Amino acid sequence: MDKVEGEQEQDQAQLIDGKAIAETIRGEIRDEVARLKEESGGRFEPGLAVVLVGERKDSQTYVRSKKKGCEEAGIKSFGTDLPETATEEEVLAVVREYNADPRVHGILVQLPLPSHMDEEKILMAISIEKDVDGFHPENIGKLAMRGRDPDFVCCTPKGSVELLERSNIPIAGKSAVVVGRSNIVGTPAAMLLQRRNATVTVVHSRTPNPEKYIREADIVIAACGVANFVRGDWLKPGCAVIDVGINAVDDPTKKRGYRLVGDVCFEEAVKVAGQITPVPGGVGPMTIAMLLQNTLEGAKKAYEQGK
Ligand SMILES: Nc1nc(=O)c2c([nH]1)NC[C@@H]1CN(c3ccc(C(=O)N[C@@H](CCC(=O)O)C(=O)O)cc3)C=[N+]21
Repeated sequence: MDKVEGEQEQDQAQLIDGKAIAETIRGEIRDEVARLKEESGGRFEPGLAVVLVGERKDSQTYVRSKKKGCEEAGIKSFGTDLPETATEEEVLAVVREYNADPRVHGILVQLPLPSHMDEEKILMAISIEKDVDGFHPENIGKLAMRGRDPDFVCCTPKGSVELLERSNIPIAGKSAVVVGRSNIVGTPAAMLLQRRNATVTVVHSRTPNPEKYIREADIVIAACGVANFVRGDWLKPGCAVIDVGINAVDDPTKKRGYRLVGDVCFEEAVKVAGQITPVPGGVGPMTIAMLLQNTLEGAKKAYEQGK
C-alpha cells in the first residue's frame, strides 16, 4: 500500500481508554457537585434513585457500580429492590413515589425487567425531567427531531460519542456505521452521530453482507450483542471503532469462569483500525459516567428552578 506523505505507518490501533476518560469525567462531576453543595450552603444535594426488579446477577452488579459511582461523586443514591414476583403495579407505585420526591433528580429502572411486565409502560411512567436513562419515548422522539433537544440522552450512546470527541476523532462529514438497531443503543447512537453531521448507515440482523457497509466507514459503533461479530478485514484501515458489546464467553482460566468480549473481534481489529475501545474498559465505564452526568444535569435544572 502506498504511504501517504507525512503519515505514520501504524501497526496497532490506538487504544481509547474508556476507563481513564470516565474517571476524568467523574472527577469533573465530583467538582461540580461539590460546587453546587457549597453554593447552596449545604442544602442542595443531587439524588439518583435506582429500581431493581428480580435477582439477576449481572443487574445486581451494574446497580452496585451505579450506586458506588454516585457515592464517589457526592450524589445521594436511593434504591428500591423488588422481587421477581412483584407486579407491574408495584413497580409503577415505586416510580410514582420517586417522581414525587424532590430529593430525587434521576430515576433509573434497571433493564431487563421480568417478562411479565410491560417495559414501555413502566419507562413511560418516569417523569420526563427525571428520565436520566433517556429511555422515555418522548426523549427518544426529541433526539430524532431536528431543532429539538431531548431532556436526557441515553447513557451508552452518549458515552460512545463522548469517547470519540474526547479522543479528537472528527465526526462531522464522516461516514459512520452503527451495527444494531436497539432502542437503547443502536438507534439513539445513529441519531446522535447524525446530529453531529456524520452520514450514518445502520446495519442489523436482517442486513445481507453488513461488511459491505462497514468497509466504507470512518467510524464504527458496534452494538449488536453478538460476540466478535465485526471482523478485522471488514474494517477500513485507520477507522475508529467503538465496541459497545459486553458478551461473556466461557474461559476456565479465569476466576469467574468466563471473560468479557465485545461485538468486535479485537485481536483482528486492533491491526486494522486507527483507534479502538477495549472490552472491558471501553464503553462500559462511560455508561456509568454519563448516568452521573445526566443526574447532575437534572439536579442543576431542579436547583435553578427552585432558587
Ligand atoms: N435502565 C438501565 N440503564 C442502563 O444503563 C443499563 C441497564 N438498564 N441494563 C443493563 C445495561 C448494561 N449497562 C452497563 C453499565 C456499566 C458497565 C461497565 O461498567 N462495564 C465495565 C466492567 C464490566 C465487568 O467487568 O463486569 C467495563 O465494560 O469495563 C457495563 C454495562 C448499563 N445498562
